[in-house]
Amino acid sequence: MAGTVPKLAAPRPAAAGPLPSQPLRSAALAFAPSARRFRVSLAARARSPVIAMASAKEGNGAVTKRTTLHDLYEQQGQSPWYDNLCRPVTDLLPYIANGVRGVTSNPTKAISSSNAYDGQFKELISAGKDAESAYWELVIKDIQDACKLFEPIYDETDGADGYVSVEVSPRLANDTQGTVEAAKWLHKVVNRPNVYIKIPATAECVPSIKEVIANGISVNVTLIFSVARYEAVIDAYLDGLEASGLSDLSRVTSVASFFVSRVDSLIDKMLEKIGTPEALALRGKAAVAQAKIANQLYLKKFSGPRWEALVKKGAKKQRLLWASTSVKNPAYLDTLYVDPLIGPDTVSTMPDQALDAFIDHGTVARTIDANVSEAEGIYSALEKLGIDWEEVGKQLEHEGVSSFKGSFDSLLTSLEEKGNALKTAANL
Ligand SMILES: O=C(CO)[C@@H](O)[C@H](O)[C@H](O)[C@H](O)COP(=O)(O)O
Repeated sequence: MAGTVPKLAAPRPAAAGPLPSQPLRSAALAFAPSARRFRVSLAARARSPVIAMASAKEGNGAVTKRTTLHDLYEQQGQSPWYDNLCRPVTDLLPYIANGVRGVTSNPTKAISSSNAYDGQFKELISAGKDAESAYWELVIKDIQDACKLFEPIYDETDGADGYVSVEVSPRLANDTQGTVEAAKWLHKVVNRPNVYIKIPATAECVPSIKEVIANGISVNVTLIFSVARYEAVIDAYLDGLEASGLSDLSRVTSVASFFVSRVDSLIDKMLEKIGTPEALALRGKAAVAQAKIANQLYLKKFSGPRWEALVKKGAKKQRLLWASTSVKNPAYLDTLYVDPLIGPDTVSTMPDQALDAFIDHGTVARTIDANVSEAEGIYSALEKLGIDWEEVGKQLEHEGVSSFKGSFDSLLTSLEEKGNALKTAANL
């Protein structure tokens, strides 16, 4: 479907002064997720329209409201996912009713910003668990509960959609075999058909992806920042499918999570340092340009004799999943990382900010393969200015891994302290 093709990445000019106010929120948004989800207190959350809708049970437990998210999937074949999972997991029901078809989780963020885990944590500590085992039990419960909510979508689509992803310990991001073992363990304990085990696309974990896929486990490959690494990820998926020995490959699926906004955040800084008018004019354009080029690679790799041989055994394409879709620069359009990346067989995982903006004023039109030569022009113009895409990828990967590890470590430290305090209080 052609539709109106918006111009590639259209940041508001930096010199434009104060931001124009956002368009008035439509009636649909009254039912959309709250953008302040992590900050609101439980009492305030109970008053939010989206949570209220969850308790106004009808049929499957939520009032169905047609939104652009339904159009995104039905008209363009892109699956909108929600980039947030926290308790109570039933809060996902109105999101599902609004057209969300899967979820990516960041458990350290969820657990550290909510007291909804305290009760189960206390029980686990009283039962003699250490902080890390208790952490995994909290996570596994959320993932299993969410998998149940998305199971109807998984079944309806014959295993193509309706996934919930959960990451292996970020401490293993540079440990090939440790990641394989952790993925197998997590897959076994979650024990749901629609779980994605999230593995980072570090150089050390690319071989883990192959092995985990070969073991018949579905994977969300995360933290992809460059086209070169993305190609290695696709190869690992294809190698894994070929090595699996399964006669039916239809239930071993994968998504490749290509991070978007962080690319602009870093490259914009580099362009500002260069400071020429040509460099400044390219701000806010790198991430979408690279993502469009990644999609071209996807089209190339998932065609031809090698791929066709796998299709005969039921293999499904490893879909591109756009992650890090919320804008970080308030001068940019708030749908900058969603509108221009719409196309068939892709996933866009959105936190509340991006989801709210897209429901309110997103444009549902096929854009992923529009203006590809413009994207290629931007990509090489950046190279000519001295931007080394592989180096950018490496730096972002390093920062991404460190930040995930950092929040995991600090959560575990605080859970250990909490656990010790509980044990002391209970004389354990
Ligand atoms: O699971 C995934 C992607 O695989 C997502 O939850 C992913 O971690 C998130 O989109 C990003 O961490 C969010 O990135 P950012 O908005 O903080 O830059």
